[in-house]
Amino acid sequence: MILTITPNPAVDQTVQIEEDLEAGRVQRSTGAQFDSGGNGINVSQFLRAFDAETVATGITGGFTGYFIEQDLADYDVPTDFVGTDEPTRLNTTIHAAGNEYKLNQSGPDVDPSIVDDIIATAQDHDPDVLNIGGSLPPGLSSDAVDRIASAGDWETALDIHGEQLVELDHGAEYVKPNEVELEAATGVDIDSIDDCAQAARELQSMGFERVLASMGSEGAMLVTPEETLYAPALDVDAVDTVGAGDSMFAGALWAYEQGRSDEDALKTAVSVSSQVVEVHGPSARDLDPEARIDDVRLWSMR
Ligand SMILES: O=P(O)(O)OC[C@@]1(O)O[C@H](CO)[C@@H](O)[C@@H]1O
Repeated sequence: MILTITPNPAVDQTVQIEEDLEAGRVQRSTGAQFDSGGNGINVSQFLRAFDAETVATGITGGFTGYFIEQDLADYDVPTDFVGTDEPTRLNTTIHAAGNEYKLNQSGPDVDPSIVDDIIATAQDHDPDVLNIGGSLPPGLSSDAVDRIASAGDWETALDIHGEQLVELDHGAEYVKPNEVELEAATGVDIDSIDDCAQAARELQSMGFERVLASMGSEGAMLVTPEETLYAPALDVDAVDTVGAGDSMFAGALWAYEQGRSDEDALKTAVSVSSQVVEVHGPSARDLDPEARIDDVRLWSMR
């Protein structure tokens, strides 16, 4: 079972307007939706869409926290959140005249002692793989991630910010940086697929067994203990990229937990994300992890 921990969940608000954003006047939307979000929560939602076993935990509070719990129940995602007094944050994505704007709140202040409750929750569920995803709310530091990762006999899969990845004492079996996070973690400027491979290998040498780098419209790369694999993105009509990286990680972890090969894990990751970018918001109910697996091409890089 894969347990996800989202220290700083969000209600994701997605708004569409037909014209570009302008300061100083009221503009009206042509479409809007709310989804439960935050990286770990998204991973759990995708895993449930694949029919895999998962539990979503993390820190929630207030009306927005209540929305997340109700919404996940609707998606049949088992949850076991630790409560806090302040409301969970609201993150906004605006699609305006072909541009995507994203505003993420920092999140509520939390007391570092809440980490004890998160650890107790994780230990209760005793997962095979423990995934920690997303930003940390004010009050928590990378020390919280180290404490949680080392509190049980599980494999750890991390999708946290690059600056925090390099501060960790505890390594991990899997990490999923995007290119910005890879640059922040390694200091390598990424302008090409080769740069990405160099940065991902540098990150791996800091104590991570497998590095899955999401590269947006360029696809994804997986550095394993044996090799570096690259898969270009599939050619689809992308309407919204929110949650695309999380769906990649969900696909890779789904394959990894079943003991499938690294090639399969990367193909599944790309297959799933190509389906998720075709819909608005981070949620997708009808997902087949293997639907497009035969369309994904793989290269082994030196
Ligand atoms: O502010 P963070 O924690 O870095 O990112 C949070 C977030 O942007 O990431 C998810 C998509 O990956 C969204 O569901 C959510 O709003």
